[in-house]
Amino acid sequence: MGRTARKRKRRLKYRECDDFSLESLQNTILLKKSMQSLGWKNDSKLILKNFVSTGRGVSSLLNIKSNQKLIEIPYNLLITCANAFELDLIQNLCKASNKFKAQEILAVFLILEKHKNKNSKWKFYLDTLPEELPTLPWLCTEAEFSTYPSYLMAIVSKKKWDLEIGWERVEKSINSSWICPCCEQPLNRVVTLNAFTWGYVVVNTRAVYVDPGVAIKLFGRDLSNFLSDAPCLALCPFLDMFNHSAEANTRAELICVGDSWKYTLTTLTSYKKYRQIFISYGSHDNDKLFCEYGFFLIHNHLNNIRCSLEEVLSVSNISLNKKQRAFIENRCLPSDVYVSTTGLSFYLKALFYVLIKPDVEWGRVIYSEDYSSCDIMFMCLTIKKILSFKKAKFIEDLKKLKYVAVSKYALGVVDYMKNKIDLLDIILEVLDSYS
Ligand SMILES: C[S@@+](CC[C@H](N)C(=O)[O-])C[C@H]1O[C@@H](n2cnc3c(N)ncnc32)[C@H](O)[C@@H]1O
Repeated sequence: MGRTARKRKRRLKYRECDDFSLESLQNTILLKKSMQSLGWKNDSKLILKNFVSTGRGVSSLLNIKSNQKLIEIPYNLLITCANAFELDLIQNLCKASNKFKAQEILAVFLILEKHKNKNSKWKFYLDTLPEELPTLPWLCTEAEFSTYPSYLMAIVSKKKWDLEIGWERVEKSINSSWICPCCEQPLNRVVTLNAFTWGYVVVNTRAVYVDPGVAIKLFGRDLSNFLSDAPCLALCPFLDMFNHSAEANTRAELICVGDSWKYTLTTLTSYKKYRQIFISYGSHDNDKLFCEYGFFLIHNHLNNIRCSLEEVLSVSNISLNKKQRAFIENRCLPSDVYVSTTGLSFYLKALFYVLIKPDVEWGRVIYSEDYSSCDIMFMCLTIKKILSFKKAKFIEDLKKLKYVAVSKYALGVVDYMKNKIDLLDIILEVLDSYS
C-alpha cells in the first residue's frame, strides 16, 4: 500500500471513530421502548448513531446479510391520514374547505400532536423529529429564488408552489374563532406558516408510500370527500432514520401476517456490524435528491446532464426535415436525452443519428447501437461544445447566486452548483477519451 493509500485509510478510520452512538439519548430510549410496547421487535439489533458523513442514521450490532429483513413495523405504529381524521379539528378543517392533499393533512396533524406535547400518544415519535429543516432549495427567499439557474428554477418552482398553495388552503380553512382545545389559544396561533412548513417538510423528507387501497380498507372509510389525492403517505417511526445511498438496494412491502399488517424493509445489500446501513429512496440523481430531500451525493453514478433538442440543433447547426421531426416526436427521443460519466444516453445517441443521417433507415443502427466511430466522434465533439457552454453559464449563474445567497437553503444551492460544475468537468474528461 502506497503512502497516499495509507493516509487515506488512517483518515477513514479516524472518521469512523468520530461516529457516536445515540442509544443513551432519552429520545432514543423512549422511541424504542414505546415501539416495543406496541409490538415492534428489534430482531436486527438496530441502533441509532451519529455519522460524520451523513448525520443521524442506523447501524446494527450484528452483521446484516443480503436478503435479510432489516425492520418490520406493525401498521398501528404508522401515522397515516386515518390517524389525522380521528382529530375533530382536522375534520372541521376539511368541512371548511375544498379538498386537501394527504401531505397537507399529515403536516397539520404533526403540528397539532406536537403542540399537545405530553398529552400526545405520538410523543415518543415526535420528539425524534428534527427541528431544523434540511437544505431544501425551495425554502429560500424570493430574492434568492429569482437568481437560481433556470434549469434548477424549473424543478424547484413546482415544490415551492405546492407548499405555498398548501399553506393558503390550510390558512383559509381555519376559522378565526376556532380555539385550540389544549391551550385555548386561537388555532391560527398554533397552526402558523412556520409550523406548517416544518410539518410539510417532515412529511416530504420522511414519509413512506403505502398502498392507498390497504390504507382505506384498514380505516374503513372512504377519504375521497376530503382528499384530492390518494392517502398513500405514512410516517414510520424508526424506519425514517435510515439514510440513502445510491449503492443500496432495498425492498419495501406492506404485508399481512395473520390478521395484522406490517411495513417491512428488506436489504439486498449486506452490511458489517457497526457500519452505517443505508436504504434506497429510489434510483434518484442529485437533482431529485436535492429537491426532495435536501442533500446530494458527491459521487452519484445516476447523475447526468440533460440536453434539449434545441441545444443540440443550435450547436450542431442542423435543421430538421419533416421526416426527422416526426420520427423524433413519435419515438419520444428528446425525453431521456442526457450525458453522464458513462457517456451519451441511448436516446441522445439516437437523436444525433437521426440528425446527422437524414436519408437512411434509422431503426437498425439505433436499436443495435451500431454507430460508426466517425458518428461517435461527431456526437462527442458536439456534446463537448454544449457542455462547455453549459459550464460557462453555470459559472456565471453561480457568481450571481453567491452575491445574493444568505439563507442556508440558497447557500446549499451554491454547493450544489459547484458539484454540478465538477460533474461537467468529469464528463468532459470522459468525452475527451472517446474523441
Ligand atoms: C428519512 S430521513 C433520514 C434520517 C435523518 N438523517 C435523521 O437524522 O432524521 C431523510 C433525511 O436524512 C438526510 N439524509 C438522508 N440520506 C442522506 C445522505 N446520504 N447524506 C446526507 N444526508 C442524508 C436528509 O436530510 C434527508 O432529508
